[in-house]
Amino acid sequence: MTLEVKNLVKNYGETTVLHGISLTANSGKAFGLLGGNGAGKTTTIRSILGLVDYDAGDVHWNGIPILANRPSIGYLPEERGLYPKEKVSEQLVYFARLEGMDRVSAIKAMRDWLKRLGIEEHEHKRVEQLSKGNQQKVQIISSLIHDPELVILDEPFSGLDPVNSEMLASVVKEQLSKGKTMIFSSHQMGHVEQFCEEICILKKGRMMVSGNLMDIKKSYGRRNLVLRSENDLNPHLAAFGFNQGESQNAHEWQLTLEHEEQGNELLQRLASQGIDLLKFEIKEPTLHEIFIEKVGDVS
Ligand SMILES: Nc1ncnc2c1ncn2[C@@H]1O[C@H](COP(=O)(O)OP(=O)(O)OP(=O)(O)O)[C@@H](O)[C@H]1O
Repeated sequence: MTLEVKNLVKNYGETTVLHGISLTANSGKAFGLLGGNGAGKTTTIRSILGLVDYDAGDVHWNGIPILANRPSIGYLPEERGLYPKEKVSEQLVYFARLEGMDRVSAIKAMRDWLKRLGIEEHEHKRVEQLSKGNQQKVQIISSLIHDPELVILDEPFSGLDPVNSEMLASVVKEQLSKGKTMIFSSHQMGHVEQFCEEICILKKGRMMVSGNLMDIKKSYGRRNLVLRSENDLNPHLAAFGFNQGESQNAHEWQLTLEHEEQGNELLQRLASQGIDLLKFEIKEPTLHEIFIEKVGDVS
């Protein structure tokens, strides 16, 4: 079960909004499609779904053009699409039936999902009577109820509190363990790091970074140093060439190293001066830091 997007180009009039986007998403894996506002994530997703006519490139499912070999798809769009006046139950069964489920299976799946997400008491309410977070859960159910092979989730965590985010995280992991192929678009890097082995960061329709997340991080080197000490490290750090403005608070300092060895040199120097350290940790950059470096701060 592989989704392969090759050199996708999309123009709106004179403006090119996708400049050759390529990605491969495999069964049981989530592919993280990242980028700031207007980067081209939704246009890429809509091209995969066949909702946008792209100007060049290919979208293949298991090696065959996706329009000729269409998998069942579960799509959670960024702009949510529920009917506010309709009952939760009617709407979910309707979506499931559209995807080819028979009525009995659709009702069973709808009840199982409502229970799974802890909103079974809302089955007979109109969507507009639900809180925003619970509406979001109904929308998530509508994209998964028919057990699709390809799952495309655009900002699935928006509007969910921490408890419900955890619940959705377990649903996402369960979907992946069932072998689903998943495209996951989000601004929330923590979630992307939790689920996605492969990522691509877009900026103005161009791929700034793409590949295996761990390889990408390794390529940046382990350059974040965190120190904790009850001593005042500022004079020692300044003597070593770090400016004092980098201290975080009275007892913890976060520094950016020029190279990994610089951390060990600093450690030896502090030890030779009798400075006790409560913490010395050299870390790879977070995805958030890589994102900011490539795209700029969008939070
Ligand atoms: N129908 C359209 N006509 C003209 N330009 C469009 C159209 N749809 C999208 N665009 C442009 O394409 C570019 C990419 O938009 P897209 O919605 O794919 O970005 P995005 O990464 O999903 O952004 P966001 O995170 O804000 O949703 C933007 O410059 C946008 O203005």
